[in-house]
Amino acid sequence: MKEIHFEDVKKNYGQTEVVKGLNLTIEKGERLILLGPSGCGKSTTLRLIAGLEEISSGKLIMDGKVVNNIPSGKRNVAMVFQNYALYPHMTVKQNITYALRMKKVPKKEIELRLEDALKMLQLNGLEERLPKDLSGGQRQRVALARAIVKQADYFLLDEPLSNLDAQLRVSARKELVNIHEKYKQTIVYVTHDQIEAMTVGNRIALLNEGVLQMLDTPENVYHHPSNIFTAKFIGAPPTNIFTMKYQDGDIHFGTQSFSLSPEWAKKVYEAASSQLVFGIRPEHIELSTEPQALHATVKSIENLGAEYAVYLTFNNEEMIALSSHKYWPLNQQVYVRFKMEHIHLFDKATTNSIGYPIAYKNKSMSLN
Ligand SMILES: Nc1ncnc2c1ncn2[C@@H]1O[C@H](COP(=O)(O)OP(=O)(O)OP(=O)(O)O)[C@@H](O)[C@H]1O
Repeated sequence: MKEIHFEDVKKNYGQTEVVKGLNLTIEKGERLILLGPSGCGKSTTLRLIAGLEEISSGKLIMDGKVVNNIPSGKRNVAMVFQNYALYPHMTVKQNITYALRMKKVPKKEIELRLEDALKMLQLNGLEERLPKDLSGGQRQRVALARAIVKQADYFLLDEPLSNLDAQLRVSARKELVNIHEKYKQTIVYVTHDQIEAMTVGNRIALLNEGVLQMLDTPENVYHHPSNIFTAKFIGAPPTNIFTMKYQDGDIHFGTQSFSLSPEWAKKVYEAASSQLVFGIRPEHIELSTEPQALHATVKSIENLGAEYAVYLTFNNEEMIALSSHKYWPLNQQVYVRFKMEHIHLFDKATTNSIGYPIAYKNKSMSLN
């Protein structure tokens, strides 16, 4: 159980800076998710921790020691990659215990760790099989077991479940969390899958173009996005973002407007020197045929299984709302109500949130 601390860490490949001054503390024993779009620098950040890439500037501190120049083999990390390579000529048992045998761990200790890992990952009975005789999911679990038996302080996972089908992913996620509850290593887990991030992470570090956008619990990242990027990246369908104007307690979208609650009006008044942007999640929009202050035109409807995504135009911008039914008249006007406690307002220039006057506050979320 050890802490990892990035202090203004930068990583360049030639002229390109892919990690841009990262300041991040990964607490001991937590499951920290590195999340973000393709190419944002997640894997590079993980590889810096593993010691597989050199840091260009800044400090990486692990367990209180600067490790910039410490080789990978001396960092006590275990890694699982997306393309985990099992040794094809070794059995499951040999694959799992290989590193321990190389390290001359006593035989009895190896047996104990093996037994534990086999049980935890439900690999009992497969010990003597070769990788070619396993399913993709079983191979993935062997790769996890191989990392687990090392009992390293840091467990680094790079898209470890991306080769699994949807069902196996769900059970593998649960297994992983269970394993962690037992061993409590510090886990750093790279994914671009937000469901995985939400279900596995104690906290999420959201990156974009090498810059940390938000670091917080899955709940706060979802409900209280720190900026427009976070609001749009997290959640599917994504948060609706609209241009707006604020005047005398009212929010105007073109010719349409609605009144703010006194708390919001005060907050917005304080921020009104800047231009603001309005954000609302699809599930926080109520559609109705009963007249309301705001209206939109239905463009199309998509069946998502449990509910329907209704695509609309609102003040010449696209809006997506979620609805329990599909009986909305195409190309016609419907009325719209925003659930006030769920609206987000952002400063247009900085793209940062202007805060959450109504919803709950959390100490790790500062009001920008
Ligand atoms: N060895 C390298 N040499 C040059 N550029 C690299 C190297 N490794 C990564 N990059 C670049 O650095 C950027 C970040 O890559 P990285 O693999 O960290 O992104 P990622 O967020 O993990 O993406 P993905 O989800 O697609 O794996 C990308 O633009 C990538 O092309």
